[in-house]
Parts: sequence; structure tokens; C-alpha cells
Amino acid sequence: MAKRLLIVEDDPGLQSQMRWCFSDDLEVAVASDRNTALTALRRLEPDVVTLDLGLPPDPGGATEGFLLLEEILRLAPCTKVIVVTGREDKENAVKAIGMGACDFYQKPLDGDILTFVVNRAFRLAELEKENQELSRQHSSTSIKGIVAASPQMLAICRTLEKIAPTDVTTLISGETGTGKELLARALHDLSHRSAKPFVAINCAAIPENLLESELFGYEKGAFTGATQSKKGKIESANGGTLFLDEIGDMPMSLQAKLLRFLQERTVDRVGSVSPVAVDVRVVCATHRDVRQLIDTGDFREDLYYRISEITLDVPALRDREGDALVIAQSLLKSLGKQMDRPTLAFSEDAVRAISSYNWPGNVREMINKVKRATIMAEGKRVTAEDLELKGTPATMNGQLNLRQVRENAERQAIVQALQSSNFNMAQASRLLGVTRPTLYNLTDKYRIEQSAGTS
Ligand SMILES: Nc1ncnc2c1ncn2[C@@H]1O[C@H](COP(=O)(O)OP(=O)(O)OP(=O)(O)O)[C@@H](O)[C@H]1O
Repeated sequence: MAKRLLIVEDDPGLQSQMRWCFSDDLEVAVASDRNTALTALRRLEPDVVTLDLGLPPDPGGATEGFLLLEEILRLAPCTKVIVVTGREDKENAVKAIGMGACDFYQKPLDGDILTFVVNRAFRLAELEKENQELSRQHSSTSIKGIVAASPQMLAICRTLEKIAPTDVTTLISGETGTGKELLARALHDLSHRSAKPFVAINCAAIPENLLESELFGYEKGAFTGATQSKKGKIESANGGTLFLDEIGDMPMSLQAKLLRFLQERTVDRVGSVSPVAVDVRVVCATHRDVRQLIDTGDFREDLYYRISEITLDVPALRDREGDALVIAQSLLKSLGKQMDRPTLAFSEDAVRAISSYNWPGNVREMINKVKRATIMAEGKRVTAEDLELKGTPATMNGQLNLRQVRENAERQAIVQALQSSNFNMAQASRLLGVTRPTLYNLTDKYRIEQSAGTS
């Protein structure tokens, strides 16, 4: 396929000069204002755009150019944009690079230099595509219990696999219900500590005066009621992993003691004078912004650095492309099995509603909704109503053009048919009304697994 270039330039003389610079093997389109440029972007899907910042109705300024740059990068973030500025306009060039343009070119026009800059942008676009292709090929998670399809979660899973064999202290942050504890358990299961205990404690759920003895244990007679010595959670996790959930809620008084433990790797039971050596890997999680807690004096900065040798920021479900649907499908499958309704599948409006709802309670909210729907659904289809979600009409939803909308819908329908037919290609092709070879071509095109890969 020919490489595609869009030239956005309002000066007709420069337009034809630029066109002339580029060889015949490029497919070139020209636009002279923001609207025509956006139409051409949607139609041509160029790999590279040269963008004159001074466009009508503000040819002397750069406002239209910046607006257009922003829209191009929102609609087609992989497009390489080269901004074209006046000779003395370094400030705007720098601003454009800051906004995400890949390069800039200063007038007056020099054909050789412009061709060089444009070719370099094409090469960059090509390399990025190859890179994406490669990462897509390794795009399923084989970590037990974690269902994911989004590039963000797949990247987190890859990091998790890399850090699991080490003992680095890891901080997992993310909204409630995003899977922080699940990731912490996976970190433990994939480590050499997996045969030893995984001990979790929720620092927000235990009153301040009990948390110390829960964590560090106590000696007989340390306080009224301490009739026996007791190991704390840290000691109980010896050899394994200690998971400190909601670390952001740990009281200041205990933060100092925890820091000491992380430095010395020994615990002092309450009421004891002889420290006990403990070997644990510490994983912490929080839904709070720890940096902000440090600013307000509610969290020790030195402790933060100790617990965050590696940080994993788990995005909210609504920000993970494709995850909501694959997780919902997997939940329906397992809950359907549990509740003796193994053939349940989502209706079309349910699929749309799942993809467009913003899931404030993340996966935990989804579990509740799918559980409810599995009970409530009449017949074989789970509707948006069963999920207590409003059905939403299909929209452009920030997608580039009709081709992208169509491809996303096609991809979704194929995944759904495969899942509801238990990955039986003959059955799925009948459901979709296409032949089996066509379905094989489509699964290749969209790189869809032909078997239940993620579970
Ligand atoms: N990617 C996923 N695949 C499958 N199940 C998931 C996924 N993410 C989360 N879950 C499930 O969602 C539920 C909530 O996850 P988890 O308890 O790990 O979230 P959390 O971020 O620790 O929540 P909180 O901050 O409220 O403690 C669990 O039942 C978990 O197994």
C-alpha cells in the first residue's frame, strides 16, 4: 500500500511546490483549512501530515494550527505531524513538539530538506507500527486469574512477570476494584516464595490502636488482656509475601515503625526487647495519591521511597481499551457455569452498554452486575437491562472514521460469537453468517485468539 501524506497549507503556491517535492509513490492529499484537513484525515488516514500552523481564519497566528494539531493527535494518535512554521517562529515550533508533533520545519521551503524530514517521519511511523504489531503478537496474559486485553494491562502483566522473581518492594496504585490485590497475589504466585504464605492486611480496616499489635505481634503481658504471646502478620508471612493494602491510610505513628522494619528486616513485638529477623517480600497497595499525602504531611516521604522501588499504576477499567468486554465475557462464563446457566451470552445492547459504561467501581462493580444479570436473565441472552445498564446507541465515540467504527464492531461481534460458541469455529461462523474460511481470515486480520487464551 502506498504511503500517505497530507499537506495542510493555505498558500496555493506553496501547496503545489510541496506536492511537487514528493515522489509518485506517495499518495498525497492537500487541505487548506482545518475542516478540509479533518475530512482528508478521516478519508486518507495519512501516516504523515505536514501542518502549516498559520491557517485561515488566523493565517498570521497559530491558533487554528494548534487546534488542528490537537484534533489530529486525538483522532489518530499514531499520525506523525510535522509542523511548518515561519523562519523566526521557534516558540510555536517548540510548543507544537510539546503537544505531540513529531518534528518541525521552518520556511522558506527547501525541497531536499523537507523531503528528508518527511521521509524520516514515515520511517518513524513504520517503526512504531512494527513495534505495535510485535507487542500485539505477545498480547495475551497467561497469568492465572487475570483477564485482560488492553495494552495497558498487558504491559503491567509483563512487568509483573519480570519483577516477580526478584524481591523488590512494589507499590500498586489504582482506583478501588481495579485488581490491585489480584496483582499482588499474582506477584506472590509467580515468585520463588509461592509455597510460603501470602499474608494480607488492610491498614484502613483496623483501628489504629490494634494495628500495631496486628502487624508486629505482642509478648505475653505487654498490655491488659495479652495473656499469651502472639505473632504479628509480618512474622506470619515469613518466607512469603506481606501485602499491605491501603498503605496510604497507615497512621503516622506506625509509619516510622514500618520504615524501621523495612530497613532492618527485624520486628519488635509489642512489649519485647529482642528483635526477630523476618524474611518477607513486601507489596503495598493504595487507591490514594501518596504524593499528595506526602504534601499534606500525612505520609512519610522516606517510607514512600522504601515501598515504591517499583510502582504499578493500574488504570481504571473505563480507560483500558477492550478490557471491560473480555472481563465481562469471562465473568459470565464462570458465573453462568456456577449457576447452572452455561449457555448465557450477552445481547448486542448489553455488549454496547458494557463497552460504554464508565465503571466507577471497576471490576468489583462488574462482578456484582454480571452476577445479578446471570440470575435475572430470561432466556439465553443477558440484556443491558439485566445488567442494570442503560442500552446505548452505537456512536462514533471518538473513533476516527466509519472504517474504524465498522472494524471495531466487527471485531467485537467475532469475539462474542467465538466466546458464546466456546471457540468452535464452525458454530461461530454459523452464528456470524459467514463461511469458515472467511472467519479464519477475519480472526487473522484482527489477531483474535481462536481458542480461550485468557482465563
Ligand atoms: N483483570 C481482572 N481479571 C479478572 N478478575 C479481576 C480483574 N481485576 C480484578 N478482578 C476481580 O475483581 C475483584 C476486585 O479486585 P481486587 O480486590 O484485586 O481489587 P482492588 O483494587 O484490590 O480493590 P480495593 O482497592 O477495593 O481493595 C476481585 O474479585 C478480582 O478477582
